[in-house]
Amino acid sequence: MTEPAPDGLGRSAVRAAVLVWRSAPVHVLGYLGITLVASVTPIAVAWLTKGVLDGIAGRRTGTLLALAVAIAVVTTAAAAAAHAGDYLRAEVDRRTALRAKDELFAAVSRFTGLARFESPAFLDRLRLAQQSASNPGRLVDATLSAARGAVTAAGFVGSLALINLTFTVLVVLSALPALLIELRMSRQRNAMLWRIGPAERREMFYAELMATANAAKEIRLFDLGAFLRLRMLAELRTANAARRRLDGREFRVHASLSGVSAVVAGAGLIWGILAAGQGLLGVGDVAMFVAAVAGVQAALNGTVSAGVMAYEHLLTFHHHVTVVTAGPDLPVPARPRSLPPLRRGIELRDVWFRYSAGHPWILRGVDLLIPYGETVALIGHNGAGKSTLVKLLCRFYDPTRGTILWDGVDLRDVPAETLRARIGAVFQDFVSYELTAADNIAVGDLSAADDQARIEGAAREAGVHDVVAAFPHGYRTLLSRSFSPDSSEEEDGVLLSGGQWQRLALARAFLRHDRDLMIFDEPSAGLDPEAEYEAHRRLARLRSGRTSVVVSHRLGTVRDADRIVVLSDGVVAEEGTHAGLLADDGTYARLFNRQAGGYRDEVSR
Ligand SMILES: Nc1ncnc2c1ncn2[C@@H]1O[C@H](COP(=O)(O)OP(=O)(O)OP(=O)(O)O)[C@@H](O)[C@H]1O
Repeated sequence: MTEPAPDGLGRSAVRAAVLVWRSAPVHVLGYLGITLVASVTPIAVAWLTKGVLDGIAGRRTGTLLALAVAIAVVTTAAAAAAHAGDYLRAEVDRRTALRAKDELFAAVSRFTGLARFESPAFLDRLRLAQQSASNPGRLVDATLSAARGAVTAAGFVGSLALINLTFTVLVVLSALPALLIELRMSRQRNAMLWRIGPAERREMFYAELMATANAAKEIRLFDLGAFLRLRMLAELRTANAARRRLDGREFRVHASLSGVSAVVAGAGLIWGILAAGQGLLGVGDVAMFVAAVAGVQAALNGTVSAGVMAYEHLLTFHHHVTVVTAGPDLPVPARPRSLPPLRRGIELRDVWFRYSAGHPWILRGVDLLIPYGETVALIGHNGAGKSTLVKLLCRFYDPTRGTILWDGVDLRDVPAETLRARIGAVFQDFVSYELTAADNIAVGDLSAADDQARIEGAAREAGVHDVVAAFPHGYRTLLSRSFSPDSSEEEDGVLLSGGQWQRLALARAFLRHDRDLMIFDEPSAGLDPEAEYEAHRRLARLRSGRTSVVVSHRLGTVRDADRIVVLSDGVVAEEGTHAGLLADDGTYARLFNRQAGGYRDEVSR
């Protein structure tokens, strides 16, 4: 994987500045003021100290007291300002991170397809983007620190120049290579972070696997703890090795640069002492000279480090900007068509599909009609492409070739959200949200979130109401043992069985029962025989007169579909009614008889 070219860094810097300003304008202004004060304080203290020393040498005790008081006031004010600055900086960070996260996840939610979430490079970038949420605030902080360092450095350079111009030039020039070297190392660090991204994500994957309840059973029974831990450590070692190499290089460079600074400062001190010996400089001048050399070096070093830090934050924030400004993942129709309620049907015309150019073809020219008001059952072997076809109907991907028409309208010409508003679905891999029971149903249609009657109605239809009602807090019960309930009065959350979760997923579909197209991908997997019979009866009632697609390996539950379609080798291999396909004695008949035979054998024993 190559380092992303940092094109458009300027654009990212402007975006970061705007983000910070919009998030916390008052705090930024306050921090700016404090930074200005902090930048001139060291110079003021150096001049006041010189005055004190000159006063002592000249025995001007009158002004000495005033100067001492001034030093005390300035240093006290500087200390107070530093604490206020810390508070303001933290608040800017918090507010900016909030806005950045909002911006990032709003952008992620706008991706209508699934392909980006299956791209390792995109996931690496997304992880870095998430990590950089606080970076705009830190970027401003580092930029201000650099500016503060620059102002302080300028003040000391001016003071030093009054004493020795040649030496001033030497001190300034000695800081320049440091700037260039640090910038180069900063780019190297960013490239290294990008390179170790996959290893860090894998490390997180192993760590999460070992710490979640879902995998706990298998990990313990199969004794996978050491295996996963060693894999996690191997990934961590890979990432550490890359970090260590760079840290070592930085250590050597920094040590060399410090050596150069020490030599320059030492030479300055020797010159100052010799000049004082010859009467060219007074005691105050020597003190000022020493303070100015140290001040210029410290301020220039600080400026360089802060500038480099700002650059690093910018490079990482660039991932955020790349994600939030990414174009749509699925082509947006130039002239979007509206999608009227379905009246004739959905037609797949010569649909070919593969997940990417590097993947095999899954569908190889599917022609299929899903007529309005009918139930079409999709069956076929594992991996035949049934769920893939369902995903194409929802436009999570576009067909690689061919078209899908909704009453003659190409799905590519319709905004994805318009299409999805017309679809209800239970997916094979439905999500078990660690939310309350009510929320778990309401996610099917958020307009029902505050409508207890609708939620209960859907739960009753799905045959899960009695289970939920018996929980200690009914529909408010948290369906998770990983989180504590929000209210301390509530007891711990509960866990559902696989079949109970399946029923909750069905309840989501019942909330959307009025949609034009209903999709059920293995809707009764995990249900006990009675629940399956019940669910089947209710779904048949829900489907009656509606357009629906049912995917199931339980052929008994799809025998009354208006059409049964057998997918095989990427095409529609058989199509017809249950009776017709049995009479044809093809794949469907073979699969059905084999499944039915299993039951008959048991009965006849
Ligand atoms: N996101 C994906 N990226 C790459 N390949 C995928 C992806 N999803 C599925 N596949 C592949 O596509 C093929 C069809 O998978 P699909 O889930 O559509 O089959 P299915 O007929 O629903 O199978 P099952 O009966 O086992 O549920 C499989 O070979 C699978 O490996």
